[in-house]
Amino acid sequence: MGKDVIVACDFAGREEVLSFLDKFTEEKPFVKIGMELFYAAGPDIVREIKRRGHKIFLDLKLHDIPNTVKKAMAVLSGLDVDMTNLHAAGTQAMMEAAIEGLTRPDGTRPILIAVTQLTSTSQERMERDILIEKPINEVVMHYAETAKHAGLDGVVCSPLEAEAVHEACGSQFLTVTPGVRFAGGEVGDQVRVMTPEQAKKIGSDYIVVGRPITAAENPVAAYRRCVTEFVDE
Ligand SMILES: O=C(O)c1cc(=O)[nH]c(=O)n1[C@@H]1O[C@H](COP(=O)(O)O)[C@@H](O)[C@H]1O
Repeated sequence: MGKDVIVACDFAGREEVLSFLDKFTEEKPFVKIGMELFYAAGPDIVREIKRRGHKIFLDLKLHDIPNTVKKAMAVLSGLDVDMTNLHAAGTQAMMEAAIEGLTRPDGTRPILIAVTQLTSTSQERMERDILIEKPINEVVMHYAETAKHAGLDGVVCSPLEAEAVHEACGSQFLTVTPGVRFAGGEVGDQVRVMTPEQAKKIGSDYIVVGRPITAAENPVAAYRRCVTEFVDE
């Protein structure tokens, strides 16, 4: 695992996502299934996309009391996804419970990563709306260290923070980075952004790219541009 482009398939339902994936005749992108698609199409869409040969990041961002998260993770572990996530803000105890729930009887489990501060959050909003007054980098780093202590495999963060996370938590600790835009592209609701090329330079392990690919006139070409900028030597 590592150094791949994950396509955020934020679609309204089964038909939409499958017709999008049908465009990829030569490659099998790593697919992220998020809340919109999962709530619309349920666990069957996970199984169906997996059967088509894609790796899957199931992005449901769990955040609840430890027992609830543990039980929910036990259900998700049966879906055979490659990666899933939760909010680090749920605390170390919640993250430890999540690992317990996610681990199958044979000891295997999907990669588990923790969302730190969402890439749509600015310093100003964090201070005003959630009363966290530390510098955002410090907050991300603290969440990353807590996730590491809990035994998680990495974090979701902005590419802007990936280098510091690796310095603090080690190069094996994964940085999965959304908030990726082509140079000059529409930023939309993202705040902490970088290009695929910059994300590669600072050492992100995976970039998560949604609208720059899904809303592109030619999604396959946009995906290949991401791979060229981020993965290829
Ligand atoms: O966990 C995530 O994947 C995630 C965390 C985060 O901090 N920011 C973030 O944008 N995401 C997800 O990454 C994707 C980014 O999509 P685009 O903004 O369209 O490229 C969306 O599916 C978000 O739900």
